[in-house]
Amino acid sequence: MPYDPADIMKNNQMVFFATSAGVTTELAKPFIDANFPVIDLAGDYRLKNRDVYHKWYKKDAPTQEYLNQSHYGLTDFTSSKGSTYVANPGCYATTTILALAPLVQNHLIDPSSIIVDAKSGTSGAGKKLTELTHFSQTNENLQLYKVNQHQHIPEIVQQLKEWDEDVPYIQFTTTLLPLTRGIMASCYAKAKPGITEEDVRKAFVRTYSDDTFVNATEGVFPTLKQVVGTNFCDIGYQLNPVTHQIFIVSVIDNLLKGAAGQAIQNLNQMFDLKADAGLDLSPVLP
Ligand SMILES: NC(=O)C1=CN([C@@H]2O[C@H](COP(=O)(O)OP(=O)(O)OC[C@H]3O[C@@H](n4cnc5c(N)ncnc54)[C@H](OP(=O)(O)O)[C@@H]3O)[C@@H](O)[C@H]2O)C=CC1
Ligand SMILES: CC(=O)N[C@@H](CCC(=O)OP(=O)(O)O)C(=O)O
Repeated sequence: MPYDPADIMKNNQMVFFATSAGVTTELAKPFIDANFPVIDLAGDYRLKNRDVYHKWYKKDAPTQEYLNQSHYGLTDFTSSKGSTYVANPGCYATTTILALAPLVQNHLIDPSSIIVDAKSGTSGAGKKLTELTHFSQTNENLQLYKVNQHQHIPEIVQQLKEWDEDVPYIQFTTTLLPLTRGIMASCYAKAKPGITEEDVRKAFVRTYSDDTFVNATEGVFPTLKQVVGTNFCDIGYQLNPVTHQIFIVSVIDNLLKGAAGQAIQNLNQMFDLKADAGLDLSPVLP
């Protein structure tokens, strides 16, 4: 069947795009022009600054007029109700932002001290075979990639700056795990002088106690398997009284909370459905 946006809009209530980066910069236009509900899993409409998109994605961004109409659908902090074009957050960005949000929002850390060591399974790289994801290269191996060049760095900084303008940048590295699914982000940040364990605990409890999909626990560090196959983000955190560093680790399934699951959350918000409709999933353990 030929691709026809008018026909798609006539016969459906909304559209998901899960296309490679750069595709919706063009393909989304008729839907945006018609104010038709779209949830876009790609990065094209996540960054509000066109130059920043060009720098990190090496592609031309959508025009500012179109970018201004997109809503960054970070479901734990915003609602897509009333939006028509939703830019679904990136997988590493979701994992990292959820780990750091309580600390940044409550100004508990030195904003220039953030270091993130994130790791992903190979399904994050999509279905095309590459040298990096070739079985004999990935199996029983650990490989750093896109060091200081990952396209989710500006997405994370853009969101953290919304909460604290003083966050200048982050140190962010990505490692490929010899696994199919899952992201673990190990995050480190220096606590501001005088910040106590109680301050950190209160911030996480306040932020996530009513959240359907985020579980944050002090001193208990999650494993990947406990979230793979689900839409949950599990977080463990601890203030080290010796170094005064706060360590936060967060885990998600990159294809669910990091992509399709969060997209369904955005759909549920858009259409006023139950928060966990279609997302009642359990991990397979052990
Ligand atoms: N995998 C992950 O963990 C995450 C992925 N995302 C984003 O979600 C999207 C999908 O990811 P993923 O499934 O891994 O990517 P894949 O590379 O596996 O799939 C991309 C799909 O887009 C299709 N496509 C590419 N160009 C066009 C075009 N011009 N017109 C129509 N279809 C097109 C491809 O079709 P064909 O089969 O014909 O090549 C393919 O089916 C991407 O934007 C990705 O960045 C976001 C968060 C996490
Ligand atoms: C293992 C692997 O390659 N993961 C991908 C994940 C990002 C992604 O899927 O793309 P978006 O930018 O649209 O979120 C990467 O690091 O680029």
